[in-house]
Amino acid sequence: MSTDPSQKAAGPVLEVRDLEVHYGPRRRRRRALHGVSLSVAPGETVGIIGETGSGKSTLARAALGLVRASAGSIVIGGEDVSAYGHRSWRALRRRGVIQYVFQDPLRSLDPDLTIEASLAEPLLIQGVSRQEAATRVRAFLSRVRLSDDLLDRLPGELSGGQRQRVAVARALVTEPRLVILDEPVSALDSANRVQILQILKELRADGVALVFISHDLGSVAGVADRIAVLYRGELVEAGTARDVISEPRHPYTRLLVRSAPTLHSAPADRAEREALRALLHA
Ligand SMILES: Nc1ncnc2c1ncn2[C@@H]1O[C@H](COP(=O)(O)OP(=O)(O)OP(=O)(O)O)[C@@H](O)[C@H]1O
Repeated sequence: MSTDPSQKAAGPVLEVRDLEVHYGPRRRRRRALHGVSLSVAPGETVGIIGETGSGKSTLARAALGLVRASAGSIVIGGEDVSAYGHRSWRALRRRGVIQYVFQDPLRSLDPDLTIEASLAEPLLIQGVSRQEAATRVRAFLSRVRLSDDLLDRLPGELSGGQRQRVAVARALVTEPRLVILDEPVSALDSANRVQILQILKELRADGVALVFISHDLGSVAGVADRIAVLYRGELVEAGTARDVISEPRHPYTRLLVRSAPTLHSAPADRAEREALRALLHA
């Protein structure tokens, strides 16, 4: 049986079961995630929304092997990676099966590598020839609407929006099965935000699965097939994007929907928002 998760096509590309994550030393141990279960099908875009501190980044980091689960399981491409050590996770990430985009593109890009080297690196690691890598890099650059002129620049010489587009191109250039995007548009101005969201929609057509994490329901709503809502470390609601937005069940989801002006033609009713807030903090 193959032990390479990239070789297993059938079934969910990501399956998280009863995930628990704690931070801190034993006496001051704090629970960041509790009983989180989530499944992402090939080619599906799942939005994870929640307020600050709800555990969104922790879930992303756990799925990338950057924090250790205290309980539960993580299965990527049919392979249980929960017991993977540091090296196996690193190898999995380097093989490009799972990729990531963080809020700050400087975290995803090496500041000392030119844009061309940064984009080619994951391909060269996979054994792609230099010539083929150069062709693919240029093709992806145009898909994220950047010009070849940027190829010999360093990340520090680009605008924030250009950097984030490079980070998106780098995550997708190896044609991974799963990309985790943690607040990919939160640091951008509205014009860049709209462009990146449009680019993500277009890239979905390639069949890659996306986990799109955001505190902003408005950003996720137009891209996600399904939406899961994290509240205080627990998944309190999950469903199709349409159902979660049109018929939110949990009070916190209702508050999010009411507070997202882009989802409504009229401003949400302030009294109702206040009532929901009071209910959540009771
Ligand atoms: N390295 C860490 N050490 C200790 N506690 C942490 C660490 N990282 C996160 N936490 C705590 O875990 C909880 C969840 O944090 P997390 O960063 O996952 O939330 P988030 O929903 O991504 O928030 P934000 O939107 O502000 O990034 C918070 O209470 C946070 O203080």
